[in-house]
Amino acid sequence: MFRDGLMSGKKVLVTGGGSGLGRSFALRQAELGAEIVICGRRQAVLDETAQDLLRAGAPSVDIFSCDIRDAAAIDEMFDAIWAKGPLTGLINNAAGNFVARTERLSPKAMDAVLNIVLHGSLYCTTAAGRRWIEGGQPGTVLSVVSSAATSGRAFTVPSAAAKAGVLAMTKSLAVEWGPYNIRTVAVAPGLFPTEGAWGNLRPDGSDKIPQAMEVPLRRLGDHSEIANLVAYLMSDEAGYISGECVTIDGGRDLLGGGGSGILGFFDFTDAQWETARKGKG
Ligand SMILES: CCCCCCC/C=C/C(=O)SCCNC(=O)CCNC(=O)[C@H](O)C(C)(C)COP(=O)(O)OP(=O)(O)OC[C@H]1O[C@@H](n2cnc3c(N)ncnc32)[C@H](O)[C@@H]1OP(=O)(O)O
Ligand SMILES: NC(=O)C1=CN([C@@H]2O[C@H](COP(=O)(O)OP(=O)(O)OC[C@H]3O[C@@H](n4cnc5c(N)ncnc54)[C@H](OP(=O)(O)O)[C@@H]3O)[C@@H](O)[C@H]2O)C=CC1
Repeated sequence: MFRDGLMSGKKVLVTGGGSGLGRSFALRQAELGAEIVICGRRQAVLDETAQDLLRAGAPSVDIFSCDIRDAAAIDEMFDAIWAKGPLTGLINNAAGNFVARTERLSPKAMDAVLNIVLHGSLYCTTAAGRRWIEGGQPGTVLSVVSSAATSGRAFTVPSAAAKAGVLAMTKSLAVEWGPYNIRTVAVAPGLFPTEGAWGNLRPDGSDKIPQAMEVPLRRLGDHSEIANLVAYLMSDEAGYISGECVTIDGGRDLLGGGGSGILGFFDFTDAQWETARKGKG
């Protein structure tokens, strides 16, 4: 689909790049010649993915065990990255999310999601932007949001609120940092199977409608489809796109804000919510 070496000369940090969609984004850009940096909390996951990235063709791979809720840890990571050479791109991919009745969320539960998605993305984005501006270098920030950022989403309210904030950040910085040749873009995925999303958002008993039936194209997304979109947006071929969010969901959002996926929760019993909370769903 792309010319060989499309991403040669690029160096991209993917937060949460050790697993799930982030791993697929990193692998595709490695195949296209980018140097890759990934971070996450689980060292073993990062180690394993680093080997896959080298096998895929990345000229270099660096891994950082870093919790993006910790601004000081992020700054340390960015200093260490820059010591070897500046990034050209950042992908804000790491996220946390779970289904719960909003009125029952504790402050800690709200913060668990907001601190990863909203604060973590803002910390990483400013850590990169500050360094690009000081160094007079261009850069690209791509944030992974969801249709909840514009449509909202019942039973995952902290995530919807955080993603809306990240989308607002994307649009705001496209203007503020445009003169520095820094592009900010976003993608809004529909249903792409991953351990994290399926484990946290699809407890037993919640699927009233088979997942693929929630999508006008009648199938789930394939990781290669979104990885190619992300590679394009991170490449110079997308050099005039900024402040835009591309939805990639087989038309699902147009059915009504992803509403079908949450129908099962209206009838959830206390016992089912408890099972979901304990991660047994
Ligand atoms: C399949 C449909 C797709 C639709 C797409 C929708 C768009 C968004 C998608 C995604 O973001 S998918 C990615 C999902 N992946 C993850 O969530 C992986 C990372 N997640 C985590 O690390 C945890 O799940 C976490 C809870 C977000 C954070 O973990 P941490 O270890 O920091 O927190 P805990 O100490 O476990 O809990 C903190 C706090 O939160 C309460 N809590 C946790 N889970 C639940 C729950 N299911 N229901 C209610 N409350 C929950 C927990 O009890 C703690 O609060 P207190 O009890 O201490 O007050
Ligand atoms: N899959 C889907 O269908 C959809 C996904 N999305 C979005 O796509 C992105 C990827 O989702 P997906 O791959 O499914 O999610 P996963 O849960 O599978 O992966 C999340 C990744 O983020 C990392 N992560 C989580 N918390 C932190 C943290 N505090 N610090 C550093 N890294 C962290 C995890 O690693 P570790 O646990 O080791 O820290 C993991 O590698 C997210 O932004 C999500 O909101 C949006 C809509 C739909």
